[in-house]
Amino acid sequence: MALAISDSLDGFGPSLPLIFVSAFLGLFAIVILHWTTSASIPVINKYSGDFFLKKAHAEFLTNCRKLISDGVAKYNGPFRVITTLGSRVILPARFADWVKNCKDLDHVQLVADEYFAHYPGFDGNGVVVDPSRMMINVTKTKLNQNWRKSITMSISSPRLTSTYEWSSKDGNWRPVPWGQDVARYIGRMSSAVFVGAELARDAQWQHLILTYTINLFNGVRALRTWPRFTRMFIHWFLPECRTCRKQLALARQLLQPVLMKRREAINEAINDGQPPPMFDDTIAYIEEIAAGRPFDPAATQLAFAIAAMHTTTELLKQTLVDICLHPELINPLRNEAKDAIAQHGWTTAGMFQMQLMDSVIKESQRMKPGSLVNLERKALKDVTLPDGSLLPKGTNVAVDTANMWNADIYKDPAVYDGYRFYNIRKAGGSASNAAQLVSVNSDFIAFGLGPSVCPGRFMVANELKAALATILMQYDVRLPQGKRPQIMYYGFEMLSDPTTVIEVKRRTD
Ligand code: HEM
Repeated sequence: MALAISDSLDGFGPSLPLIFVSAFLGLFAIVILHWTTSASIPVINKYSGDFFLKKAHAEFLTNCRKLISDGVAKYNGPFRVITTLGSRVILPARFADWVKNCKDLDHVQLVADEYFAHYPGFDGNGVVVDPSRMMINVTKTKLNQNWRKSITMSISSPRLTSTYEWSSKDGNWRPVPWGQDVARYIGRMSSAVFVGAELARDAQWQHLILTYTINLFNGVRALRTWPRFTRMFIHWFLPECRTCRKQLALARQLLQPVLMKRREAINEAINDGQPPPMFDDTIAYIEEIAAGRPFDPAATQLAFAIAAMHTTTELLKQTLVDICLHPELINPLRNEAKDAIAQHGWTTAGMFQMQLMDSVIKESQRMKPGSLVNLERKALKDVTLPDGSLLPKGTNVAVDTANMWNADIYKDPAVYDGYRFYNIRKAGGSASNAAQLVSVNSDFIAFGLGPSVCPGRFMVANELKAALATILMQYDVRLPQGKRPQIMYYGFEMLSDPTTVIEVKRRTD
């Protein structure tokens, strides 16, 4: 296990000279950013007189979809967007396959450098980029093989999900704050798979894993405003970075008793000559995959939180909203789920049989992927793009996701069609496999592409089908009269409406 990170500097507050030095260096950073973004690749959100990038940032945060479509139309090649996390070169969607195969564009290096994976408190990112790839291997192998037991447990034990909070046996519709509730739903369901039932029920653990990603991004943003050479000491003082360190310490504190209890149970069984108890969650899986190599269980759990919580929450949130917006889907989905469970139970075969559900989730993801750009990569050396333009070493790039709304690829792309991928699958032929939720290709890059493609997507498919099947079999669902949740844009992010309320009524059949 890695050494505990010292938080001993956390008591120091910033002094007056430090504030002056900070202000000067901050200004210096802005000027440098302004210079560096003036390099040969054109910038789409550069405005005369905008020395402090105020307008550039405001446009990025509030108007990014248009910035990207303007950039693609204007340059038909790479262009830069100034973001609140530095500048990013956007590549047109047609380069997706090329990026996938380019060994000099690297995802891990981008996460390591740009998301400060090696800074104390940012250890969750450190685990994702660790060359041992232990967490990635656990996701690829153990999680995808053993999802069933853990998810079944979370479904059959209603205290782990939030559905018990919805239960109203009086036969009336009641409003549920879905925009907020869904994070707790996924938090509990995923935690059952990650850390087991005991911690999954712990309110402090839930709060920790649902807030760490936000705090980590706040930390990254705060640190980015400082020049590179100051970051290695300034991070000790920034409140946002301190919060991340405190959360890592809390994760260790909460995990420790669980680890001790397991160790004792194993030792007891061995002493009694009994087979040691087996645990079906990532705490146990990572130990098995590590096979004696050192690892940090708390940081590993934070890595799962970063990769899994916000992403899965967003997809489930939007899919149920889309189902409510298209109520004609509800009965077919419910019947499909009932048949699948009746025939196969909560098994891989049962989940596979939910092909309309698969299609509906994929359609929701097509229309609202998590991000306007994907395939974030760093150039490990100077790279020449297929159109001849040069990406200098160290450039951070991302690919426009616009193929997912491209009329040449998807008929009537602005129309939600829950049967879109179902029909392609049923038609058979070469397109059939690509129509599955877990399939990725250059026309559908919401889970990435190439060596860093999301290894958690198989778990996502099963988890979301299990969650939606449970909800639809237990409840009637609808949106309140006249309400239509709106997709929100925040920088590159596409977010499902956090204020969404749905109405639910307990079914009696
Ligand atoms: C809807 C939910 C999810 C979405 C949309 C999503 C999306 C992504 C994307 C876009 C990437 C980067 C791929 C690339 O750049 O080529 C990624 C990587 C990753 N995801 Fe997911 N993800 C989701 C859920 C999960 C879950 C549940 C887990 C784990 C249990 C997970 C684990 C990972 C890991 C470990 C990586 C890094 C892979 C590598 O660097 O090799 N993800 N994900």
